[in-house]
Amino acid sequence: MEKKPLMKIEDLSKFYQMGEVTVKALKNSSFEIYEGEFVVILGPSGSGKSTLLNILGGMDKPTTGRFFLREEEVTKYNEKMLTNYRRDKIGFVFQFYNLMANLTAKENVELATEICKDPLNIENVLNDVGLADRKNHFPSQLSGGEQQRVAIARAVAKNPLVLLCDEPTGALDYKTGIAILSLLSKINRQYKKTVMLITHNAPIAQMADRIIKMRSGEIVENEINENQIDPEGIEW
Ligand SMILES: Nc1ncnc2c1ncn2[C@@H]1O[C@H](COP(=O)(O)OP(=O)(O)OP(=O)(O)O)[C@@H](O)[C@H]1O
Repeated sequence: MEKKPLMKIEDLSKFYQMGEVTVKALKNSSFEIYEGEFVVILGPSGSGKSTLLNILGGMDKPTTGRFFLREEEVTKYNEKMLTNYRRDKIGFVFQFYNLMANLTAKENVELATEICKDPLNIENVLNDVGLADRKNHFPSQLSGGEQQRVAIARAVAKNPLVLLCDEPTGALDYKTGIAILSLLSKINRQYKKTVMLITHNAPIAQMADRIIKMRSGEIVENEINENQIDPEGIEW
C-alpha cells in the first residue's frame, strides 16, 4: 500500500537575532513524513532538533517556510487555530514528563483529554501503557519510567494525529529507557500513530522507519532505515 504524507515541511527556517549576531537555529529544512511512520530526528546538541519540533508542534513560529498537516497549512493558522491544533492534533512527550504534581496518574490523563474532540478511553490507554495498578498514584509516588508512561498515556489518550517526543528517554537509565522506547513502538503499531522522536543518542535511530539527521540547523540526511531493529536490541 502506498503511504500518504502526513506532514509536508517546506523550507522552514528559524533565526534569532542576538544583538549583532543572527543565530540560524534552523535553515531551509524540507522533508515529508508519512502516515504511521516512526521517525527519529537525530543530531548533536544545538543542531536545531527542538526548534524544529517546537515549530511542528505549533509552539513556535518559523522565520520562513511553511508546513502542512495533511492538506492544511499550519503556518497560516492564527493563535486560536494553533491552540486547537496543539490540543487535538498533537501529542507531546517531553524529557521531564511535565506532569501535574497534585493530580494522580489517571487525573493527569483525564485533564488533558477533557477538552479534546475525540479522546480515547482512558482506562484502556492506562492499561496499554502498563499503569493499570498505578493509576491512582501521584507523580511523586511513581518512578521516572512510570511517570514517563503517564506522560505517554496523556499524549496518546488525546488521540492525536502525531506524537512528538523530545528526548523521551533522556532522564532515564538504560533499561527503563529501552522499556519506554518499546512502549512508543507498541503505540506506533497498535494505535497506528505517527511518532516523531528527537534525540542526540545515535543507537536509538536503529528502531526508526525513517532517520532524519540534523547538523548545525540543517537536514543532512533523510533515509528509510533498511536495518530496523526492535528497541530491545538497542544498546548504548
Ligand atoms: N530562543 C533562542 N534564542 C537564541 N538562540 C536560540 C534560541 N533557541 C535556540 N537557540 C539556538 O538555536 C540552536 C538550535 O537549538 P535547539 O535547541 O533547537 O537544538 P537541539 O538540537 O534541540 O539541542 P539539544 O539537543 O541540546 O536540546 C542552538 O544554537 C541554540 O543556542
